[in-house]
Amino acid sequence: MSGITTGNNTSTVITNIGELMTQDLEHRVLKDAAVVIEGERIAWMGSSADAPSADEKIDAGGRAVLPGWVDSHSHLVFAGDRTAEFEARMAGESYSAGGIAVTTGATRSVSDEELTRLVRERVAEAVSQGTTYLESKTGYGLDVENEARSARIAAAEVDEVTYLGAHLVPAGADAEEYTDLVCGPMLDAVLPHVRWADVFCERGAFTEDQSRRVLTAARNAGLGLRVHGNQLGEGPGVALAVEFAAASVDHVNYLSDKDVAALAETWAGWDPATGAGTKGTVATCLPACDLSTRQPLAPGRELIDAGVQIALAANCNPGTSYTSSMAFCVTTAVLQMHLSVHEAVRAATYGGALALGRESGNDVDGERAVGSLAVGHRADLHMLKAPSATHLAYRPGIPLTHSVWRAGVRVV
Ligand SMILES: N=CN[C@@H](CCC(=O)O)C(=O)O
Ligand SMILES: [Zn+2]
Repeated sequence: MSGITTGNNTSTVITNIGELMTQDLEHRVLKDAAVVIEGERIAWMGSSADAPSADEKIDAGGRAVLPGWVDSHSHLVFAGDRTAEFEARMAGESYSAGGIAVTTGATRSVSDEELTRLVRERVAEAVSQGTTYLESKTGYGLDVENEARSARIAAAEVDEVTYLGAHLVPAGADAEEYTDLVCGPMLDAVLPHVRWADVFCERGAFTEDQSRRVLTAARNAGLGLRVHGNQLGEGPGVALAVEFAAASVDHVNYLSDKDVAALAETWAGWDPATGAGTKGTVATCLPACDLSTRQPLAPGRELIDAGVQIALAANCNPGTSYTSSMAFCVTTAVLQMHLSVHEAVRAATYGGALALGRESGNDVDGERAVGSLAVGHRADLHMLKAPSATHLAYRPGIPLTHSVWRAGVRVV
């Protein structure tokens, strides 16, 4: 993320933490706790009474501390907004993929500098609410030049970039020819900037066959895979994500019993107590989007009960979910999706890290684990203006972020 320096060498001890929700593999919730940050990593965690000294000492005053949010699904590279479409929807219109074209027009019309400024502003908004690790997709360029530009700008501003040339077939284009472009020259142009590829597999967007072509080309290019699936109705998105061993399938509003079973099966060889074994496909639920599009909330409770690992993400974009508030998603997941506070916070931290392959310290770039608090993990901390994480649901709508550390640096 821009404007944040990582890797200082000083140490900080935060004492008198009322509740430290670690979201580590043991699901520890420590009372009267302390954390020591050294450089960009967590160096020590334990009882406040036993805390070692450090260069800087901060008294949390009994407040709760949790991992920074890991927002694994957003579309931040855009210009303009879609207020009129939102108003029409609130008056009874249904959401359809076609609105993406409006944002594509607005996005193409602004300069690189303006687009960068807009993305930076959105990243800052997310960080100010406790987000410390952020993914963004492309997908409002939809030609080679503008998709490459979106990928380049995103790569400079966020932690993870996903290529979403397969977001909508642009007006006037032939769907098969456009899919060829997405799988060929457009993919080549974005490749230096992205780690993931995604496809909007939905009626009005890309068919099963077209989606399969996109996923195959992206996999052959060495990208990790994600799928927008089952947002507007039952369809092939989840099955495709499972077939391609995608890291995540996102939206998942309309699931058949077969879809839930197939997702659960992907996790059968993974041990949640140790994180060992073969990871499956995370189901990423986007409750702010579900409310804004008046879709049924994704069945997060059912998925967890079936053994599926889920993530919660804000899906910030101008069409379906114009918010970067992970706290709002957690609140909704508890109040409306029947997750416990611990489960909802886990899905918005550890779950997002799982969906992005950043839950382990042994990742390809050698970065430290994000989304959970343990010695050696990246010091991404979110202190609340509250004594426990329960207040996120108990006090809906109240801005509860007190302070935020990202990679050991205090950013809020
Ligand atoms: N569903 C597809 N893509 C976005 C919305 C895009 C738009 O309408 O601008 C989403 O994740 O909700
Ligand atoms: Zn999306």
